[in-house]
Amino acid sequence: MKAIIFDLDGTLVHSAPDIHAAANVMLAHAGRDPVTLDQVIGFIGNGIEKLVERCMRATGGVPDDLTPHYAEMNCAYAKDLTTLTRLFDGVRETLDAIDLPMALCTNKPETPARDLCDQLDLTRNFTVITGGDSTLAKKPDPLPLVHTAVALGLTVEECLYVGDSVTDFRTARAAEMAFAYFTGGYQPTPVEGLRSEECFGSWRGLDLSRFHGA
Ligand SMILES: O=C(O)COP(=O)(O)O
Ligand SMILES: [Mg+2]
Repeated sequence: MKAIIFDLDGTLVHSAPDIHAAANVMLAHAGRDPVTLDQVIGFIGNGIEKLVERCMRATGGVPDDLTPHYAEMNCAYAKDLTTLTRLFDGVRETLDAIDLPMALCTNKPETPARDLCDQLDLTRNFTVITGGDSTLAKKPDPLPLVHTAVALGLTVEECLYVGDSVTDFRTARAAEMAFAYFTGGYQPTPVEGLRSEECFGSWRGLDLSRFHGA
């Protein structure tokens, strides 16, 4: 293994409370009722546009033009990226102990992903940051993950992907990259096809090298 690539939301950071707050600002502007934190947790993982669409569907229906609601969401979220967002327990120590190049591959747009990393002192850990709008496709398309490996100067076989969702699992499989699955993230339903040796439930004292070739 020559590098480790991480998902962001639900994997390294518990970011749902700030996403929830921004979603409810967006919904209030649209004259909709608020959604709960648990609902929002179920809406995260396929990019901000999907999250806005899912919020609308849950509160009365999806309007024909979602563009103003995307803008409202992006604007509200940009103001409070890390007010309530925290690293999961043990993430800081685990990242700081890794002596390999590391990268991010998230479906969050690149600008808020970079700003969040700056604010939580994560940027220094990553050589490459790939967001949901950095390439022509989002996860579960393998393109952003393959792009991240190439940007590191590596092949997919040389990297491990660490994520928390069925989307991340499908992305890793489609890219033919080794995968480690954090069970403490935002995936609400079991992931079919995942092997038990690919799973971990805590970041404390974690040795990620055991997942490459697991
Ligand atoms: O859906 C998003 O915006 C981001 O989710 P991810 O960091 O888990 O890819
Ligand atoms: Mg995630």
